[in-house]
Amino acid sequence: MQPAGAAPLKVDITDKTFRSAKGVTIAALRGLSFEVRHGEFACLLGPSGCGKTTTLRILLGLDRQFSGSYQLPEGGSNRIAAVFQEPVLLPWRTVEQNVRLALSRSLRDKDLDWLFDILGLSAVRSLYPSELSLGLARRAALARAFATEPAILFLDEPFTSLDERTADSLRRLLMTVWAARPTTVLMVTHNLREALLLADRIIVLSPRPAQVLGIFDVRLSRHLRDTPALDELVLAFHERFPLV
Ligand SMILES: Nc1ncnc2c1ncn2[C@@H]1O[C@H](COP(=O)(O)OP(=O)(O)OP(=O)(O)O)[C@@H](O)[C@H]1O
Repeated sequence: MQPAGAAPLKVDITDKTFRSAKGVTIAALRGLSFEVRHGEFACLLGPSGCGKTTTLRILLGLDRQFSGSYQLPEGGSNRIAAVFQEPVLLPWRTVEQNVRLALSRSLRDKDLDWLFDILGLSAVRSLYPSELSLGLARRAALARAFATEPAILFLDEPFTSLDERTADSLRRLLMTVWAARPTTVLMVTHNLREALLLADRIIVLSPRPAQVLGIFDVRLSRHLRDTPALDELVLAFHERFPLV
C-alpha cells in the first residue's frame, strides 16, 4: 500500500485558451502533460509569458476554463499550499498569527519554534507585516506554507524583485526547511540557475502555447551545487536544450 501522500501530481491539460474582450484568442497551454513525484522538488521552467502562472492557477483551482484534467496528491493535513510573488499576509496580524491562522484546527497549537528558527524568524514573530523587509515577509510566507504540512506546495517565482544576495540566502533557507520537512514541491521560475540550485527535476516548457520540451534531471547532490558546479550544470542543460 502507498503511504499517505505518495501519489504523484498528474497534469494533462489539453488546451487552455484566453479570449480577450475584443475577441482575440491567446492559446496559453496546448497538450501540457507532466508528473511530479511524491517528495520531489520540481521546477517548471519556461520563458516569460509561456503559460507557467496559468498552469499554477489551474492547479490551484482558480481557473476552471480549460480542457484536460489533473490529479493532486492525497494526504497531508492540508492538501495544497502556495507562495506567490507577493507575500499575502494579513496586515493586522503578527507574523506568528499569520502563520497559525493558516493551520487546521488539529495543528493550531503546534510547536513551530523549529520552523521560525530555521527561517530566521524567531526575533520577528510578534511583528506586523508592515514592520518587515520584503525578504522577511517572503520568509513568513514560506513559514506559513510549510507549517500547514501540505501534500503539495506550489511556489510561483517566490524570489523575484529581491536583490540577488537576499534571493540567494532565501533559496538556501528554502532548501534547509525543505530538507527538514521534505514536501512535494512544484516551483515556477524562468531563472535557470535557480532551478538548477533547487530542483530534483526541471520540467522544461516551450514558448506559448506551453508544452513540455523535456525533463532535465539534476543528478548532483544539493550540498555540492556551488558556483562552479552550477556553471557546469548550466552547460549540460544548454547542450540538452540549446534553444532554451
Ligand atoms: N486573463 C487573461 N486574459 C488574456 N490573456 C491572458 C490572461 N492571463 C494570461 N494571459 C496570457 O497568457 C499567456 C501566458 O501567461 P502566464 O502569466 O501564464 O505566463 P508566465 O509563463 O507565467 O509568464 P511570466 O514568466 O512572465 O510570469 C501570456 O501571453 C498572457 O498574456
